Amino acid sequence: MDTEQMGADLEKVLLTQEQIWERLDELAEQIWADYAGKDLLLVGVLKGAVLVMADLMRALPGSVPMDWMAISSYGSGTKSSGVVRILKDLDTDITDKHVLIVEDIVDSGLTLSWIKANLASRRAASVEVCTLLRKPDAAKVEVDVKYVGFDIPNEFVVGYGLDYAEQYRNLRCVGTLAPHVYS
Ligand SMILES: O=P(O)(O)OC[C@H]1O[C@H](OP(=O)(O)OP(=O)(O)O)[C@H](O)[C@@H]1O
Ligand code: HPA
Ligand SMILES: [Mg+2]
Repeated sequence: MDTEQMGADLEKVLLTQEQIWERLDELAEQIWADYAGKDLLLVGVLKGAVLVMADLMRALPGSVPMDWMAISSYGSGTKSSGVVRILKDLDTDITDKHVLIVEDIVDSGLTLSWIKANLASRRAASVEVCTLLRKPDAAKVEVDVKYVGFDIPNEFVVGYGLDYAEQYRNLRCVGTLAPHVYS
């Protein structure tokens, strides 16, 4: 699928690359101030958070380590199964570390509530969350999220790391897909 086809499959653009970068710059500034003097570790959730991590960490005005977890809950569909499997665990011991989970989206909240509980049980000093997107109307469980880029409507979105059947992650914007894509 070429870039032109990806663009043609979009129904509407919710967020442009510029809007995303501008918001990540603001969040980075806030995060840097909040964690001043603390042992911060960024923990990305594969694969969707790859682009948020890359841009958020480059917006931070100093060095910060990162680690990754891979967790599967969606498979190739558009609805959460609620099933969480660890596909790749952290390389780092997070005891006494201030962990900031970096996510692309909080939808039902099931994935994040599971990850937060899992990381907190490892005796981290703190576990907070930064997500680019959140769907308030889709929440099945309440999860406390400290840093939110944008609250969006309860629609399936793709781009900027978010996939539909593993496609569209490399779209630079965030948008919804046209009906013909699903049929
Ligand atoms: O709030 P929830 O309803 O749990 O949904 C959010 C999660 O779903 C997506 O991951 P997915 O399982 O699709 O994996 P991916 O990042 O590899 O696409 C997304 O990246 C979040 O991790
Ligand atoms: O809206 C979404 N799009 C893509 N992946 C997702 N994972 C949870 N919600 C979404
Ligand atoms: Mg996915």
